[in-house]
Amino acid sequence: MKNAPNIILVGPMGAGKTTIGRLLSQTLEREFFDSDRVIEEKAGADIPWIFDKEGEDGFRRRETQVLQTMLDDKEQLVVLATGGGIVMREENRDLLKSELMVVYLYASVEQQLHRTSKSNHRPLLKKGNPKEILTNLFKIRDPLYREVASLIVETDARHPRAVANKVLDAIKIQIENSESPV
Ligand SMILES: Nc1ncnc2c1ncn2[C@@H]1O[C@H](COP(=O)(O)OP(=O)(O)O)[C@@H](O)[C@H]1O
Ligand SMILES: O=C(O)C1=C[C@@H](OP(=O)(O)O)[C@@H](O)[C@H](O)C1
Ligand SMILES: [Mg+2]
Repeated sequence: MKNAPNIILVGPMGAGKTTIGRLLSQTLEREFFDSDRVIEEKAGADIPWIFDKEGEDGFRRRETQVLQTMLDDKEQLVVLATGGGIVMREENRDLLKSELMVVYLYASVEQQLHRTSKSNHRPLLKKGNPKEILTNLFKIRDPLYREVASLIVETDARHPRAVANKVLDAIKIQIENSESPV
């Protein structure tokens, strides 16, 4: 599927954006970027450090810069996993809405909680009760993910490979439709 567009994954923490993005990039033989990793590489510091020193605002500024730079580059088609808060800024949502394949990986709060409990590199979840935090963020962000998404894929009871296959099937259909004569 060399002609597949940029594939951009959005969704809450623990939806599997980083995991699924990597799988998609292997199948499509295309470079994989995770906006969180790009931010860390550019800053020379990890996300907890950035939140600590610059606050969430500083992190969001860096996130917007990375998104703009990645989507500006029309030479290279990519698989891009974003961070769960990418939809908070309107300018980011506008950028995402201009892309052909933005996939909302849906996960229930229960699954988000279970999957994020395996690591402790998410500073927002350290500010209080993770279940309450994830519930509140989900109320605000779920409509925003839906606003930018061209496809929604349920991940709760699906193995990562099955989630990736759902995305690949949808891309195939989109390419077939865009290439069929009118
Ligand atoms: N569909 C899935 N089913 C079960 N576990 C998953 C699934 N997708 C991701 N995971 C696991 O959940 C954790 C968080 O995944 P990650 O890709 O970092 O999510 P995100 O980038 O959306 O925050 C990882 O341990 C990963 O292995
Ligand atoms: O939801 C958020 O605001 C965040 C999600 C994280 O990425 P993941 O969604 O990949 O965990 C990371 O960008 C940062 O900790 C903030
Ligand atoms: Mg991630």
